[in-house]
Amino acid sequence: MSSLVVRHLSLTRGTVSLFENLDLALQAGDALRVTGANGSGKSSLLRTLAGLLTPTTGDVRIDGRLGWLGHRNALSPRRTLAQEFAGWLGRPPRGDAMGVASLLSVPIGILSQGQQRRAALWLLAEEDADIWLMDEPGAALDSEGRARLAAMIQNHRDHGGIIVAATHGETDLPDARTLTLSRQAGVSG
Ligand SMILES: Nc1ncnc2c1ncn2[C@@H]1O[C@H](COP(=O)(O)OP(=O)(O)OP(=O)(O)O)[C@@H](O)[C@H]1O
Repeated sequence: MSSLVVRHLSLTRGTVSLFENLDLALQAGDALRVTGANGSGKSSLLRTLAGLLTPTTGDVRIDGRLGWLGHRNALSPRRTLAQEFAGWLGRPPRGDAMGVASLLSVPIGILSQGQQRRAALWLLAEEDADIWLMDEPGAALDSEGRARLAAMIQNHRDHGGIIVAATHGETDLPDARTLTLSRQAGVSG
């Protein structure tokens, strides 16, 4: 069973305290929506959970494998999606979670922003990760893409996965808890 537990987590960047003494406990199937204004610290929190930033206080305990979807897609523009799958997973995709299987042989650099976002989400769906840390997962997606994203997230949760998604509200996360960052963070729901 995967879990993500955060205790007394604080982060200061530069001279600004983004969050202080944050406590969280997410178990299999849970989802957390992280909201807040531009610059409030959503990406910084995700990066701290991923171990990419060192917190000022507190700790993050992860049981399970992390999957990361950053603000940027981290796909190589000169490679095709098929090459990207071979490079990251060592195998072709098994499904078509985001509806872009017809684009496997196209160089990623000539795909549209929405197609690239779909491709990055598809790679995440195909990875064997338990805890998805997602920064603006719905960015650049059309309504069909957002519906696919919602189904992908629900499927992950139904199989015991955990979701932490920074979002301005465009991502459908039913029954998720909400953490609103305002430099004085608190969890509701
Ligand atoms: N390397 C850094 N050093 C100091 N401050 C930083 C650094 N990187 C980011 N910040 C600051 O941390 C704050 C939070 O940034 P962050 O990217 O986490 O916000 P966000 O809530 O994800 O914003 P957005 O909604 O615009 O994506 C911002 O004020 C930003 O300028």
